[in-house]
Amino acid sequence: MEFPEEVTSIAEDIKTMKIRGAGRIAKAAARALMIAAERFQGGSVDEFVNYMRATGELLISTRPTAVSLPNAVNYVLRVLEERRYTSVEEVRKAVIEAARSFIEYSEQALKKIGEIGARLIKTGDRILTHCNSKAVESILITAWRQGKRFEVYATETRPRYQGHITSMDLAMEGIPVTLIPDAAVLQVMESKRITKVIVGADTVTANGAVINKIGTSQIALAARLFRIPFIVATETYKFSPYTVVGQPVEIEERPAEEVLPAHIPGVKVRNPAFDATPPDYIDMIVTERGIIPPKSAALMLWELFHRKPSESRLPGVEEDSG
Ligand SMILES: O=P(O)(O)OC[C@H]1O[C@H](OP(=O)(O)O)[C@H](O)[C@@H]1O
Repeated sequence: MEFPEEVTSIAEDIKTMKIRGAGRIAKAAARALMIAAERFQGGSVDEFVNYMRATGELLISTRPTAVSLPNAVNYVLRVLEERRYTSVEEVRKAVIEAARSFIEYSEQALKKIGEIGARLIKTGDRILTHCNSKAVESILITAWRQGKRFEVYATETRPRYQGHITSMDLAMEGIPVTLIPDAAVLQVMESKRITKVIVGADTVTANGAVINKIGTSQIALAARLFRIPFIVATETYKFSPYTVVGQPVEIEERPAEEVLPAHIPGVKVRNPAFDATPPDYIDMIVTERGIIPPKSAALMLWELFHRKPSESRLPGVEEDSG
């Protein structure tokens, strides 16, 4: 099947991580579906439906770990099943509206997480974060704009160095930020007396485990050692309905060149992009619907998806409550 160039280029940008971060990936997918719907020419309602489903599959195939991607696609394409459409124009409009509503929801959720999470931040905090999470940034920037004064330690986050993005974004806000090598986490936690760790999430499982950038679970272990609160910030569309029925989360294995640009004969490389932090190491999860303990993840999933046992419900969108 042929897709519009803008759509294939969004898919490629997600794959190559030009577009990255679980939340932004989800929004980009919704945007791609909107563009695909707008560009579809001629044909029947059935052809449109098949073409939209194929576009969804193309987008979902780009990266396997962040559930925000299939959750976004399923939410937008759910409208295809809702009723029988009599014209392409009618179904096109429904898809475009659903994509728009996802993007809007996502932006509002980030704002809300900022407001809720900022209540946890105190003047004098020394906060450690890993990778680059817009949900975490939203909390830190909101707290800073409220006048709270704290400093942040950001890990480099090898091999893709997303810690540089975090450092730049925070520095631009005037927040004191120090970039540290990933391997310095334990040393910095102890010597700088870190008061909180806040990280994002790519997927939250039904048992409350958090899948996030590789290295997160080591940081959680270190935080446990020093009794430092370990906080996760995430939109509810990163809760995985698939894990309710025991489906494991696939951990993306990225190209070896990211770790070792020039091949060394006889040297093998592993490059898993994510790891799982067990619920026991997580103190709380800050979502746009409030703060929950990780053990309540299954309840949250029930709340978000129970109205229809299909996996196509988007967490949290109020318009679906009827
Ligand atoms: O959605 P937000 O909070 O921005 O980011 C959530 C997570 O997504 C990122 O994955 P990657 O960099 O795309 O591999 C990181 O693991 C980050 O913690």
